[in-house]
Amino acid sequence: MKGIRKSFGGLEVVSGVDLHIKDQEFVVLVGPSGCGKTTLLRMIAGLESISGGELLIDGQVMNRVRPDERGLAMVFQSYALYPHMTVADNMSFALRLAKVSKAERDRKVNDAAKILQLDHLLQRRPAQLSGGQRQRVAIGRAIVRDPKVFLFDEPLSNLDAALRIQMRIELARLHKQLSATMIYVTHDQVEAMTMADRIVVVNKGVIEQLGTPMEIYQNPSTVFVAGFIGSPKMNLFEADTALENGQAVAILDNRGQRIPLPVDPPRGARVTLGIRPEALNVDSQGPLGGEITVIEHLGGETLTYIDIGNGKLATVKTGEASLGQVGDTVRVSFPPDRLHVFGPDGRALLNHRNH
Ligand SMILES: Nc1ncnc2c1ncn2[C@@H]1O[C@H](COP(=O)(O)OP(=O)(O)OP(=O)(O)O)[C@@H](O)[C@H]1O
Repeated sequence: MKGIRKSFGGLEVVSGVDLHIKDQEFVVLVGPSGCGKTTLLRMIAGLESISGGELLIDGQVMNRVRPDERGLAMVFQSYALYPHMTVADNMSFALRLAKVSKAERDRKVNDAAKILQLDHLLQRRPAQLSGGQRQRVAIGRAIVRDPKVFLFDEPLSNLDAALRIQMRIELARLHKQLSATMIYVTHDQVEAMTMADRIVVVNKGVIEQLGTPMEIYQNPSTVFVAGFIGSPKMNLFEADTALENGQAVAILDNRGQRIPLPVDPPRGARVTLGIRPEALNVDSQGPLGGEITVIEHLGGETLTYIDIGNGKLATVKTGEASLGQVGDTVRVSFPPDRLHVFGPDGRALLNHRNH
């Protein structure tokens, strides 16, 4: 995609997207509702016209090529299966339209059914299938067409939590097995983290950050990405800054606690500090402290919420054991390299001392 834009009437919803997706890559477009990710996918598919810029597949400009001539297959959130047809007929329908011989159709449907473990369901109709099985039929319909690229539009959002996890694993396995290029749209950052080779974080019609899941998790380039990727959410605290004895410090709003900064922000700048919940540890000398207000036991992990002043909560994530009891006062600290500092424009400030 080169400078891809999309306007509906006077409203621009995609504002200049540059993105190179490699052959056999699994790329996940993730972002909040209304950010433009579905519109981007639909422009790739040819279901939506492109207002500006160029879309190329294998070096060929595709802007005006018909959807069925782009060599893509799309799997929708709604599955879009034909209710009156059997699973086998649903899967072979596009091949029949393309005048593929019956023998070839049967071979492709059987191969796909084997991969998706649908062999024993080929004669059923969609109404006789579970949600997960229907989703697998929708994927099977894409597989039989041997597309250059698979496009997925929130394919798991109608499934219950357990089935979503199972399908996530199956899709990752399918990606390896088919060595296919896949572009996957979701608002669920866990799906993005677990399945993607690279994540594209979209916000307000532009790419906010692009990288491997761990790159994005460890080095979010903006406050938006920091808050969006990661569960539980990264702790974000606004603070004033000052120079004290030659050391830049952040002064938290609530109790004037001081936190030494690894970067020198512009003089007098207000910054946002970011610390992941798992980076906080109990430390009687720690810079953050207050009363424990809520403890959530999730089994293997525990979330402790500490009121650090003015009702601002710090979330701490630990293993099975909690930090204390509700009502206890605790202090916490964090390794200096786990502190993220974002400037007034929301962009990460670089660590000048290390560069
Ligand atoms: N046909 C249309 N006409 C006018 N505006 C549209 C149209 N389709 C989408 N939009 C607007 O474009 C913006 C982006 O929509 P899009 O569906 O791409 O968002 P999204 O990130 O996929 O959100 P969601 O996760 O809710 O589907 C939204 O503000 C939406 O209201």
